[in-house]
Order: sequence, then C-alpha cells, then structure tokens
Amino acid sequence: MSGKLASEYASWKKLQSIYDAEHSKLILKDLFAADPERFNKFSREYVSPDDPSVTFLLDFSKNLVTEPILGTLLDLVREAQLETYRDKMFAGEHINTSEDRAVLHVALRNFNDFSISEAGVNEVSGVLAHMKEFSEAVRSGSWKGYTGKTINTVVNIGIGGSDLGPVMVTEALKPYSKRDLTTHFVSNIDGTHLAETLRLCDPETTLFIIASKTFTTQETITNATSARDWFLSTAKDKAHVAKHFVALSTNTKAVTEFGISESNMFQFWDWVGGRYSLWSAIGLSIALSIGYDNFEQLLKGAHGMDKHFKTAPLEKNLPVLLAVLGIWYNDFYGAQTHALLPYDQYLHKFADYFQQGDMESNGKFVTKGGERVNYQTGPIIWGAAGTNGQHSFYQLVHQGTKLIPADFIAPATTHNPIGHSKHHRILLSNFFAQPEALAFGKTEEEVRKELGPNASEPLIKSKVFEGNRPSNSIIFPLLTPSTLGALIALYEHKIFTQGVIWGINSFDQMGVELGKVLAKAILAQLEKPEDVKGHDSSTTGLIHYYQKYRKE
Ligand SMILES: O=P(O)(O)OC[C@H]1O[C@@H](O)[C@H](O)[C@@H](O)[C@@H]1O
Repeated sequence: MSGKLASEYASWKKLQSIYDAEHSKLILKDLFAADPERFNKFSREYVSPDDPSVTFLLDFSKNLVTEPILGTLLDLVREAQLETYRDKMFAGEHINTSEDRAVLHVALRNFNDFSISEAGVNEVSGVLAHMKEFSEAVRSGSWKGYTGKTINTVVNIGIGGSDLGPVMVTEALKPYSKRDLTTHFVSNIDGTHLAETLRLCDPETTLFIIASKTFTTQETITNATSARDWFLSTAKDKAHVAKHFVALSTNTKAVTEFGISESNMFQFWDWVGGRYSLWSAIGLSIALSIGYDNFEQLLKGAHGMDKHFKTAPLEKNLPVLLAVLGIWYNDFYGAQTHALLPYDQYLHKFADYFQQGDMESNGKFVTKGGERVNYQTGPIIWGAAGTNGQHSFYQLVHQGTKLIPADFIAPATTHNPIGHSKHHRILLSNFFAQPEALAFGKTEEEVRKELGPNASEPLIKSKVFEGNRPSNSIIFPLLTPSTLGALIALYEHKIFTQGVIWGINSFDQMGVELGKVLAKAILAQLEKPEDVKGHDSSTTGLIHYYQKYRKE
C-alpha cells in the first residue's frame, strides 16, 4: 500500500523467480524427509497476552515453503509497509480512503490498551452497558411482552454483515446458549424466509431485532416492515411495538421513522464495517443467546489477538503468516480458492461468514491509487464442516486438477463427549488424516503393491494420490467464546494483511452497488410487458417470461 502495485516490489519479483526456479522441486515428502525439525520450525503456538487459557497451535509445516521462501514472503510484508498501515488502522486514521472512514472494529473490543481518538469511540462502553442491561432483562424474564409474557424467541432481521456474524457465532457458541430462548435469523428478501420463521413465533413472546447499519437496506427494511405488520395483526396497538422491536443501526433518523424509539436503539458508528460488525451492537442477538458475560469473553479473545497482531514480530505473527502463505498460492501458484474446513459442527457457518469477510474485503481489481492490478487479489473462500465435505467435494481436493489450499480447524475437546468422546476421536482422526493424505498422497508404487499383480493399469492410475497439496492445521483446547473471538480476529487480520500487500482498499464494497441499482429500476417495470425498457434482449426475455407465468 506504499502506492506501488505489489508486483513492483523487489521481493515480489524475487518470489516469482523463486517460484519459477524451484516450485517443481518443492515436494512436501522431500522437505519433511530432509528436515526432522520441520514441524518445530513451521508451527507456532498462540497464547493470548491476556489469558493463557486462550491458546491454539498453528501448524503450517505442510505448506510448499522453505525458510528462504518464508523469509522472502516476510520481506514482501515489510516492503508493503504492513506495520505502518496496521498502526494507522489502530490509530483511527482514515484508511478506508474511498469512503473517508476509519476502520476501527478493534476499538469495539479494546479493553483500554490502545488509545484511539475518533468520534464515537468513547461511546462504545455506553452501548455495551446498554446491551448488557437489555440482554440481562430479556434473559432473566424481567423484560415482558405486551401481554406480560416472558420473551422466549428472538428474530434477528438483517443481511450481510448484519446477519452472518451473529448467525455464525450463535451457532458456534450454542453450548453457552440459553436453551429456552430460541434465536432465528431472517436475511433473504424471499418471503419464504420470513414466512417460515414466523410460523415458529408467537407475537406475545417474540422479540424482533432489526439489524442494519444503514437502515436503508431493501431486504431488511422490507422484512422488518412485514414482521411489524404480522405482529400488529395480533397486537393491534402500535404502542406494543416498543416491547417487541429494537434496532441496531448507525441511522437514528431512519430507525425512529420506522417506529422504533431511540431508547430501543443500539448505536454504532460509520467506522464499523458491516462485515466487521459482530463485535458492535450488531452482536446483540449473540449477547441474548449466550449472555453478556460470554459476549464480553468473545470480545476479549479478539482483543488478545489484536494485541498479538500489533506487537508480535512478523515471523511469529500468526495473521501475517496465514496471509503470506495465502499470497504464495494465490499469486504464484495460481490457486483460485481457499477452503476453510472446520472439524467442529458448531463451526458449520465459519466458511459462510468468511465468504463475506474475505471476498467482500479483498475482491477488488483496483488499487487504492486507482490502478488496475496485474495480479490476483482475493481468493474464493468456501468450505464446510468436516467430515461432511469428505463425502462430497474432497475427491476433487485430493485428485482433481486444481490446487486448493485449505485450513483444517478443530478443538481437542468436544462439548458433546457422547460415548466417552468416541465420536470426537473419530472426527479428529479424520482431521489429522486428511492433511496427511493431501500432503503425502499415495504413490503408484504403493498402489501396485497394494493391488497385486493382477490389477489393471487404469485401476492403478485411478488410485494414485499425487499428494503435495498444502494445508494449515489449527487446533485449540475447546471452542470457548474467547477462543472463537481470537480465531475470528486471526482471519480478520489475515485479510487486512493481504489487502495491504495487494494495495487495495479492503474496507469498501463498491462492487455490490450496480446490481442493487438495476434491481430497483427493474422492480418498477415488472407490472406490464410494455414497461420493460432499456435492457438487453436476454434480460427483457427473462422478464417477459416471468410476466407470462406470474400469478399475483
Ligand atoms: O447493515 P446494512 O446497512 O443493512 O448492510 C447490510 C449489508 O449490505 C450489503 O449491501 C453490503 O455489501 C454489506 O457489506 C452489508 O453488510
């Protein structure tokens, strides 16, 4: 982000020549055989500077790197002035240049360690106190619905960053949840999402959280309006809305116009990006589900990782290490995607969450200086909870023609030790086996030996695993709120580091606008065929087909 394209850095050029000269010789089997210390050299244990119980191991030894390659990747980080830009972020400088905004999700989980001067930062603790008071009132039953009944259902209505973080975290921390307070999330404008959720709700005992930074998002406002209509069709009196609707937003005017009073609004600020907002008032559904104290543990866990990112030397800095390994595959090996593979059912939304977190942040072809990049930026993020993926897409990961770097993530201990943790041992045996199989494969010679002399040549070939497929493994003691906080912040800072190297603005999202504008124009034309104007023949044809068959 020093104003240069990443490809102009001397270290980038050096990495290209290393790749050209050496990549065919970078064979994991050989690298491990040549160095018994490889695991020790290429793994790091994270221990939170604030709480030694928040810890995990990152093993990146199964990557196609050597010490000199890693050194050159870290030179790239230095050349891109990561530390300078990191410090600018933590200081509240307006590093989101296109929107002239600070980027301060770190201020939402700052327990007085960083001094940040930006309007609103001194209001964070007040909003947290409001969230604590409100979540405790609802959870204890002292907050009553309009007929005097206790709230037993929460419906968060929001989309994108106002949905994915709360969904992912409430799922991940279910063991800490209040089981008699059900949480639902409605995001899609498809009426089915709201209708199927409302079928599960009783207006007398349901609390709606309208979560929208801007409070103008079409999906959220439409869903919120329909939810309010549904509520009022039973409750009748608009005054009852106050007991059943709260808002999380930066837009007080729009919230009050919607009919939610300021006292039922939880504020945040323009320096909180949507995809970095679960730490803000947007996390209210999390606090309601797991309790405020656990929500605070989540924030503290992230804060510990913030301190690590801010102070650890580059070669020990975990977000930096993940970032440069990603760049090595994305920009030199030509890998298109990166898989997130948690071996923990509770983390089944982790990849969905980081699809937005990563792809909306780094899916950009223009640098901050307005130049078109001549290299790849953000990878396609995808994944699913293990072991389900093994029975569907792992075939391609093992034997397909594409290189798919992957992160395997697992807890050593399960929250559900059924059968004396029999399930968990089987799960973890897969967590250990998959990266091993990917890295070391199975040679033709081994297959021949296994199948014996009568095996056909095509069968032998089809059973060969070439191996040499890279992965990271992250293992931690137990999925707790603070460990999850640290893990999320780990990936947030990884994304930040990559964005700095690529020279892009990771904090705007201009690419989502065009579709919204076109949809608005089309919405106004859907009634009559003669209104459909200004489109290509394909779009016109599709709309005409819809008009022919629609019922209402
Ligand atoms: O919270 P809001 O304002 O309703 O926005 C929701 C989402 O809206 C999308 O358009 C943005 O791309 C996301 O970044 C954002 O999270």
